[in-house]
Amino acid sequence: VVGGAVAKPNSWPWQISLQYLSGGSYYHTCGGTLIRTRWVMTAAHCVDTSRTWRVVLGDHDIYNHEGREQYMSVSAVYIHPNWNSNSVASGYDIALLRLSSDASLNSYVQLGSLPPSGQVLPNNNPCYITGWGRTQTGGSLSAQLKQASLPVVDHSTCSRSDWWGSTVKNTMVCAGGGSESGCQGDSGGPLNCQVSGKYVVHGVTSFVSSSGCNAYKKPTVFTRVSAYISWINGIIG
Ligand SMILES: C[C@H](NC(=O)[C@H](CCCC[NH3+])NC(=O)C(F)(F)F)C(=O)Nc1ccc(C(F)(F)F)cc1
Repeated sequence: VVGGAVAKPNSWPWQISLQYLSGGSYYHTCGGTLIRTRWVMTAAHCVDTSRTWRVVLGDHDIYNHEGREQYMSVSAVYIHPNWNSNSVASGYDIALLRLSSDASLNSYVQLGSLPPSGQVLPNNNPCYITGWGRTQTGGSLSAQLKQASLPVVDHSTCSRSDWWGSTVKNTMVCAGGGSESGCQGDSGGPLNCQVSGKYVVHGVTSFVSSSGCNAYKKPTVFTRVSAYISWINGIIG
Protein backbone atom coordinates (compact mmCIF):
# COMPACT_ATOMS: atom_id res chain seq x y z
CA VAL A 1 0.00 0.00 0.00
CA VAL A 2 1.45 3.36 -1.13
CA GLY A 3 0.36 6.15 1.25
CA GLY A 4 -2.26 5.59 3.88
CA ALA A 5 -1.22 4.47 7.35
CA VAL A 6 -0.47 1.44 9.51
CA ALA A 7 -3.81 -0.10 10.50
CA LYS A 8 -4.89 -0.49 14.11
CA PRO A 9 -3.91 -4.11 14.83
CA ASN A 10 -6.61 -6.64 13.87
CA SER A 11 -9.04 -3.90 12.79
CA TRP A 12 -9.54 -5.78 9.50
CA PRO A 13 -9.96 -9.26 11.03
CA TRP A 14 -10.85 -10.97 7.73
CA GLN A 15 -7.52 -9.95 6.15
CA ILE A 16 -5.13 -12.87 5.73
CA SER A 17 -1.48 -13.23 4.67
CA LEU A 18 -0.90 -15.88 1.98
CA GLN A 19 2.61 -17.28 2.33
CA TYR A 20 4.68 -19.85 0.41
CA LEU A 21 7.38 -22.24 1.62
CA SER A 22 10.91 -21.77 0.28
CA GLY A 23 14.09 -23.18 1.74
CA GLY A 24 12.41 -24.07 5.01
CA SER A 25 10.84 -20.65 5.59
CA TYR A 26 7.51 -19.09 4.69
CA TYR A 27 7.28 -15.79 2.81
CA HIS A 28 4.35 -13.36 2.39
CA THR A 29 3.30 -13.15 -1.23
CA CYS A 30 -0.33 -12.01 -1.28
CA GLY A 31 -3.31 -10.96 0.76
CA GLY A 32 -6.71 -12.62 0.93
CA THR A 33 -10.05 -12.56 2.71
CA LEU A 34 -11.44 -15.16 5.12
CA ILE A 35 -15.02 -15.70 3.87
CA ARG A 36 -15.95 -18.94 5.69
CA THR A 37 -14.15 -20.72 8.51
CA ARG A 38 -12.61 -23.06 5.90
CA TRP A 39 -12.45 -20.75 2.89
CA VAL A 40 -10.23 -17.86 1.78
CA MET A 41 -10.79 -15.68 -1.29
CA THR A 42 -7.70 -14.37 -3.09
CA ALA A 43 -6.47 -13.52 -6.59
CA ALA A 44 -5.88 -16.22 -9.20
CA HIS A 45 -2.53 -14.64 -10.11
CA CYS A 46 -1.36 -15.29 -6.54
CA VAL A 47 -1.80 -19.06 -6.74
CA ASP A 48 -1.31 -20.00 -10.39
CA THR A 49 2.09 -21.54 -9.60
CA SER A 50 2.22 -24.79 -7.64
CA ARG A 51 3.73 -24.10 -4.24
CA THR A 52 3.27 -25.12 -0.62
CA TRP A 53 0.95 -22.48 0.81
CA ARG A 54 -0.05 -21.41 4.26
CA VAL A 55 -2.63 -18.86 5.34
CA VAL A 56 -1.96 -16.72 8.40
CA LEU A 57 -5.05 -15.42 10.21
CA GLY A 58 -5.03 -12.73 12.90
CA ASP A 59 -1.72 -11.27 11.75
CA HIS A 60 -0.48 -7.70 12.07
CA ASP A 61 3.32 -7.75 11.84
CA ILE A 62 4.23 -10.47 9.34
CA TYR A 63 7.82 -10.67 10.67
CA ASN A 64 6.96 -11.08 14.36
CA HIS A 65 4.94 -13.68 16.24
CA GLU A 66 2.53 -11.72 18.42
CA GLY A 67 0.37 -14.60 19.67
CA ARG A 68 -2.92 -13.86 17.87
CA GLU A 69 -1.93 -15.64 14.67
CA GLN A 70 -3.46 -18.86 13.42
CA TYR A 71 -1.36 -20.73 10.86
CA MET A 72 -3.53 -22.73 8.46
CA SER A 73 -2.58 -25.26 5.80
CA VAL A 74 -4.29 -25.19 2.43
CA SER A 75 -5.95 -28.42 1.27
CA ALA A 76 -7.17 -27.24 -2.16
CA VAL A 77 -6.84 -24.33 -4.59
CA TYR A 78 -9.76 -23.42 -6.91
CA ILE A 79 -8.76 -20.95 -9.63
CA HIS A 80 -11.54 -19.47 -11.77
CA PRO A 81 -11.75 -21.66 -14.89
CA ASN A 82 -11.55 -18.67 -17.25
CA TRP A 83 -8.40 -17.21 -15.63
CA ASN A 84 -5.58 -16.70 -18.14
CA SER A 85 -2.24 -15.92 -16.50
CA ASN A 86 -1.08 -14.21 -19.70
CA SER A 87 -3.99 -11.80 -19.66
CA VAL A 88 -4.81 -10.09 -16.39
CA ALA A 89 -6.85 -7.62 -18.49
CA SER A 90 -9.37 -10.36 -19.30
CA GLY A 91 -10.39 -10.54 -15.65
CA TYR A 92 -11.34 -13.69 -13.74
CA ASP A 93 -8.49 -12.89 -11.33
CA ILE A 94 -10.11 -14.72 -8.43
CA ALA A 95 -9.42 -17.97 -6.57
CA LEU A 96 -10.65 -19.82 -3.49
CA LEU A 97 -8.45 -21.68 -1.01
CA ARG A 98 -9.89 -24.49 1.10
CA LEU A 99 -8.22 -24.65 4.50
CA SER A 100 -7.28 -28.02 6.05
CA SER A 101 -9.10 -27.11 9.27
CA ASP A 102 -11.62 -24.57 10.50
CA ALA A 103 -10.44 -21.13 11.59
CA SER A 104 -11.30 -20.21 15.18
CA LEU A 105 -13.29 -16.97 15.05
CA ASN A 106 -12.54 -14.39 17.75
CA SER A 107 -11.92 -10.63 18.00
CA TYR A 108 -8.79 -10.99 15.83
CA VAL A 109 -10.23 -13.38 13.24
CA GLN A 110 -13.63 -12.73 11.65
CA LEU A 111 -15.36 -13.46 8.34
CA GLY A 112 -15.52 -10.79 5.66
CA SER A 113 -18.93 -9.97 4.16
CA LEU A 114 -19.51 -10.36 0.44
CA PRO A 115 -21.82 -8.13 -1.64
CA PRO A 116 -25.06 -9.22 -3.28
CA SER A 117 -24.64 -10.58 -6.81
CA GLY A 118 -24.38 -7.80 -9.39
CA GLN A 119 -24.06 -4.86 -6.99
CA VAL A 120 -22.02 -2.01 -8.52
CA LEU A 121 -20.98 0.84 -6.22
CA PRO A 122 -21.32 4.51 -7.23
CA ASN A 123 -18.41 6.80 -8.06
CA ASN A 124 -16.57 7.97 -4.92
CA ASN A 125 -18.10 5.31 -2.66
CA PRO A 126 -15.71 5.19 0.32
CA CYS A 127 -13.44 2.14 0.36
CA TYR A 128 -10.17 1.12 2.01
CA ILE A 129 -7.48 -1.10 0.58
CA THR A 130 -5.54 -3.13 3.14
CA GLY A 131 -2.34 -5.11 2.77
CA TRP A 132 1.33 -5.77 3.49
CA GLY A 133 2.39 -4.86 -0.06
CA ARG A 134 5.22 -2.53 -1.07
CA THR A 135 4.96 0.95 0.45
CA GLN A 136 6.43 2.59 -2.67
CA THR A 137 6.89 1.54 -6.31
CA GLY A 138 9.92 -0.76 -6.24
CA GLY A 139 10.05 -0.55 -2.43
CA SER A 140 9.82 -3.25 0.18
CA LEU A 141 6.86 -4.95 1.82
CA SER A 142 5.34 -3.38 4.92
CA ALA A 143 6.02 -5.33 8.12
CA GLN A 144 2.70 -4.14 9.55
CA LEU A 145 -0.70 -4.19 7.88
CA LYS A 146 -1.47 -0.88 6.18
CA GLN A 147 -4.71 0.74 5.01
CA ALA A 148 -5.39 3.54 2.54
CA SER A 149 -8.58 5.30 1.54
CA LEU A 150 -9.32 4.51 -2.12
CA PRO A 151 -12.73 5.82 -3.22
CA VAL A 152 -14.45 3.99 -6.07
CA VAL A 153 -13.80 5.30 -9.61
CA ASP A 154 -16.79 4.28 -11.73
CA HIS A 155 -16.36 2.28 -14.91
CA SER A 156 -17.20 5.20 -17.23
CA THR A 157 -14.32 7.23 -15.76
CA CYS A 158 -11.89 4.33 -15.32
CA SER A 159 -12.30 3.18 -18.93
CA ARG A 160 -11.53 6.61 -20.39
CA SER A 161 -8.68 6.46 -22.91
CA ASP A 162 -6.31 8.49 -20.69
CA TRP A 163 -7.23 6.29 -17.69
CA TRP A 164 -7.24 2.48 -18.14
CA GLY A 165 -9.13 2.46 -21.47
CA SER A 166 -10.32 -0.97 -22.59
CA THR A 167 -7.90 -2.74 -20.23
CA VAL A 168 -10.50 -2.39 -17.49
CA LYS A 169 -13.62 -4.54 -17.82
CA ASN A 170 -17.01 -4.30 -16.20
CA THR A 171 -16.12 -7.31 -14.03
CA MET A 172 -13.54 -5.08 -12.32
CA VAL A 173 -13.68 -2.22 -9.81
CA CYS A 174 -11.31 0.76 -9.96
CA ALA A 175 -10.45 2.69 -6.83
CA GLY A 176 -8.07 5.52 -5.94
CA GLY A 177 -6.16 7.15 -8.79
CA GLY A 178 -4.39 9.74 -6.66
CA SER A 179 -1.22 9.42 -4.63
CA GLU A 180 -2.47 6.37 -2.71
CA SER A 181 -2.66 2.88 -4.22
CA GLY A 182 -2.12 -0.81 -3.88
CA CYS A 183 1.26 -2.23 -4.80
CA GLN A 184 2.94 -5.62 -5.29
CA GLY A 185 2.18 -7.84 -2.31
CA ASP A 186 -1.31 -6.40 -1.82
CA SER A 187 -2.61 -8.71 -4.58
CA GLY A 188 -5.51 -10.91 -3.56
CA GLY A 189 -6.41 -8.76 -0.57
CA PRO A 190 -9.73 -7.02 0.02
CA LEU A 191 -11.14 -3.71 -1.10
CA ASN A 192 -13.25 -2.90 1.99
CA CYS A 193 -16.17 -0.65 1.04
CA GLN A 194 -18.64 1.08 3.33
CA VAL A 195 -22.22 0.21 2.34
CA SER A 196 -25.05 1.24 4.74
CA GLY A 197 -22.56 1.62 7.59
CA LYS A 198 -20.99 -1.81 7.15
CA TYR A 199 -17.72 -2.87 5.53
CA VAL A 200 -18.28 -5.20 2.58
CA VAL A 201 -15.47 -6.79 0.54
CA HIS A 202 -16.26 -5.51 -2.98
CA GLY A 203 -12.87 -6.12 -4.57
CA VAL A 204 -9.92 -8.52 -4.77
CA THR A 205 -6.73 -6.56 -5.47
CA SER A 206 -5.68 -7.45 -9.01
CA PHE A 207 -3.39 -4.98 -10.76
CA VAL A 208 -1.74 -1.57 -10.88
CA SER A 209 0.14 0.14 -13.70
CA SER A 210 3.44 -1.44 -14.75
CA SER A 211 4.85 2.09 -14.82
CA GLY A 212 4.28 2.56 -11.09
CA CYS A 213 1.87 1.60 -8.33
CA ASN A 214 0.38 5.07 -7.83
CA ALA A 215 0.57 6.22 -11.46
CA TYR A 216 -1.61 9.21 -12.30
CA LYS A 217 -5.02 8.25 -13.73
CA LYS A 218 -4.20 4.55 -13.24
CA PRO A 219 -6.26 3.63 -10.17
CA THR A 220 -5.74 0.29 -8.54
CA VAL A 221 -7.88 -2.34 -10.28
CA PHE A 222 -9.78 -5.01 -8.36
CA THR A 223 -11.75 -8.08 -9.37
CA ARG A 224 -15.40 -7.10 -8.79
CA VAL A 225 -16.53 -9.70 -6.23
CA SER A 226 -20.25 -9.12 -6.98
CA ALA A 227 -19.64 -10.44 -10.53
CA TYR A 228 -18.46 -13.82 -9.14
CA ILE A 229 -20.97 -14.60 -6.38
CA SER A 230 -22.56 -17.56 -8.20
CA TRP A 231 -19.13 -19.05 -8.98
CA ILE A 232 -18.12 -18.64 -5.32
CA ASN A 233 -21.37 -20.20 -4.08
CA GLY A 234 -20.96 -23.09 -6.51
CA ILE A 235 -17.58 -23.93 -4.98
CA ILE A 236 -18.11 -23.32 -1.25
CA GLY A 237 -21.68 -24.61 -1.29
C1 LIG B 1 3.77 -4.69 -12.27
C2 LIG B 1 2.29 -4.86 -12.31
N1 LIG B 1 1.92 -5.94 -11.39
C3 LIG B 1 0.66 -6.03 -10.98
O1 LIG B 1 -0.19 -5.20 -11.22
C4 LIG B 1 0.31 -7.26 -10.13
C5 LIG B 1 -0.41 -8.30 -10.97
C6 LIG B 1 0.38 -8.78 -12.15
C7 LIG B 1 -0.43 -9.82 -12.90
C8 LIG B 1 0.20 -10.12 -14.23
N2 LIG B 1 1.43 -10.89 -14.01
N3 LIG B 1 -0.61 -6.84 -9.09
C9 LIG B 1 -0.25 -5.99 -8.14
O2 LIG B 1 0.86 -5.50 -8.08
C10 LIG B 1 -1.32 -5.61 -7.14
F1 LIG B 1 -0.82 -5.71 -5.90
F2 LIG B 1 -1.69 -4.36 -7.39
F3 LIG B 1 -2.40 -6.40 -7.23
C11 LIG B 1 1.77 -5.27 -13.69
O3 LIG B 1 2.27 -6.21 -14.27
N4 LIG B 1 0.73 -4.53 -14.14
C12 LIG B 1 0.04 -4.74 -15.31
C13 LIG B 1 0.38 -5.67 -16.28
C14 LIG B 1 -0.38 -5.81 -17.46
C15 LIG B 1 -1.49 -5.00 -17.64
C16 LIG B 1 -2.33 -5.12 -18.88
F4 LIG B 1 -3.50 -5.69 -18.58
F5 LIG B 1 -2.57 -3.91 -19.40
F6 LIG B 1 -1.74 -5.88 -19.80
C17 LIG B 1 -1.85 -4.08 -16.68
C18 LIG B 1 -1.09 -3.95 -15.50
